Amino acid sequence: MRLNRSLLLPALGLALLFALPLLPVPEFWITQLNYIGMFALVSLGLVLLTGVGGLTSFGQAAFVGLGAYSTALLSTQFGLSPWLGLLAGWLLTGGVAWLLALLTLRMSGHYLPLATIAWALSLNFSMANLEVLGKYDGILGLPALQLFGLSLQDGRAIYGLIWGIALLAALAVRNLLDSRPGRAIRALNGGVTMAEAMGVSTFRYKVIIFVLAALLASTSGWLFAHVQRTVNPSPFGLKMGIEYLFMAVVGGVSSVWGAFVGAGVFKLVEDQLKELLPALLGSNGNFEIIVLGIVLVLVLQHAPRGLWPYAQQLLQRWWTSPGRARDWSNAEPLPQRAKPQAGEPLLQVERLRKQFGGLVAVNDVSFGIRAGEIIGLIGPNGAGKSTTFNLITGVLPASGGSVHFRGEDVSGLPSREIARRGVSRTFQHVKMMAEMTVLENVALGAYLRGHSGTLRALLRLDRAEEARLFREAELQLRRIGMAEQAHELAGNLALGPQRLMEIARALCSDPALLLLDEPAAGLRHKEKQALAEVLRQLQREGLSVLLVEHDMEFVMGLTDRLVVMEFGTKLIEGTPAEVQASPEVRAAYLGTEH
Ligand SMILES: Nc1ncnc2c1ncn2[C@@H]1O[C@H](COP(=O)(O)OP(=O)(O)OP(=O)(O)O)[C@@H](O)[C@H]1O
Repeated sequence: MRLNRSLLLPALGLALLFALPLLPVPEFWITQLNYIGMFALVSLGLVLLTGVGGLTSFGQAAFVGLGAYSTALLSTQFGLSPWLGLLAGWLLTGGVAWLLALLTLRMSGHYLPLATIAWALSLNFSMANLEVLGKYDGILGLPALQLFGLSLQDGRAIYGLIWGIALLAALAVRNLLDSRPGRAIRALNGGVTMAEAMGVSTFRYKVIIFVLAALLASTSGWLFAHVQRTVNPSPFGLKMGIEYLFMAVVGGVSSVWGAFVGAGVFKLVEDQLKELLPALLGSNGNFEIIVLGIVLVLVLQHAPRGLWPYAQQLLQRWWTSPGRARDWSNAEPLPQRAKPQAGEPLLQVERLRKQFGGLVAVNDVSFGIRAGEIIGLIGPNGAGKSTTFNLITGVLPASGGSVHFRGEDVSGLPSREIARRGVSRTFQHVKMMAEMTVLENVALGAYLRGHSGTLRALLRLDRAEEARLFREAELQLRRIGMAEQAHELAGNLALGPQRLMEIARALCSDPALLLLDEPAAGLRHKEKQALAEVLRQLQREGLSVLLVEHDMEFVMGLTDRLVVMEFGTKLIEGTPAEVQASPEVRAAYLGTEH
């Protein structure tokens, strides 16, 4: 059997990690590693929640406390098995997190972190004041964990369980991030508009990652309680909540292994400082907090993405990731939606209106699209074209009027529901996940054509469907002439190719109507010609296109009909020749351009 050389080093590291308690390693280091494993579990939740999902929480220590107190109460007062305590901790923490998520995750900006501080304080306050939880003294005399008849009563004995759980959790989070729901979660960070337009319920995923992060914290609390064999409120306060965030940020808040690096650095530096600083300064006090603060500032200055990504960058000289294996060539094609018959009414916009305060950005605009048409929406800057796009796709609520798609009134529907019905779009300002490959970005477009949920992704049971989604993504990239760039990071592309990537992503959803907002902006002449040819080919295949574009040569040569807007109002509608001949349009728009 050929040994995969890239796996050799991690396999050796893993073997050493699990062999440590059997070697003559001092007890102190085993204890340190136990804490690092438990801290890393919490920090891992923050990677998912804060680093990937963009939601900042100062309240994770309170969830650690819920896990710890659940098992402490059940195992001491009721004599139940700590394993039932783990389940009870998950139920309680999951339930509390779910409720808190419903209450707070619709908040944006600074409100969410502030809300996490509020619940951290109140949960901790409850722990410290409930009689049944022993108030500030806590609960003493927890039993040791039992596993396969073994009593895990000291640091060496419980070490394997802590690290087994921490590494399995890391693997599960990695699996999740590399999946259909994972792409949806990774899309949260760039704002919700794009993800929603791809059919993702962003609120649902925010709740999911919030609950998952809380469950990881609860598991850490369960381990912590049975390592300490006693619980009291102090390790679950706001200070610790901030320190968990510190670990995630220092290690690399968007990388799974960063959670371990951050937990390691924090624990080791903090312990050394606790010894060193009082000796140096000649008095006792929590001086380590000041130094840790300085460490954080220095790391953020020199390695803003954290230590693990920084180390990866340095190591790139010797070792580069082989990239995603192309394992989808034999995958089944995805099913396609029934396309409308050519000439069938597809989109009907009726007296559509949008007011921003006193400004009427779209003023009772009406037009229709038939299946198989390419329609251009043109007009000078500020005419209301992008706003019209946003109203049709449900990104903005209309102030009046209606939009019918394939005979159904879709006015007022959220954009993900409109996407589900077969409308896909690109954005005037490209919206993408810069840290992900072009292929992964495009695969997000096929979100609605897959079904695998979070649990299947965590357990890696979604591979067959993933292969189908990636096959589709590659197909659409090839169609748009970008197959060569599939494995590049999207953020490294020039603006033109980024726009093309957005078109491939929109095509991945198998739309009946494609809305393109300035698709030719930033493209070179040859690229524009190639794009026009791709759009004509799509039209021949039965797709309809509505595009906003400033490049008149591109628009005139491509579209069947044009709708011209000025100051929010529809000026005229007609064939490119009619529009070019119109004196009104010349006066309002083309006259200044040509
Ligand atoms: N969210 C908003 N709040 C307030 N005013 C807005 C908002 N979005 C757009 N507007 C205003 O509505 C008008 C129409 O803007 P819109 O972006 O739709 O025009 P456009 O035709 O797409 O222009 P461009 O070609 O420059 O992109 C502009 O006056 C703009 O300033």
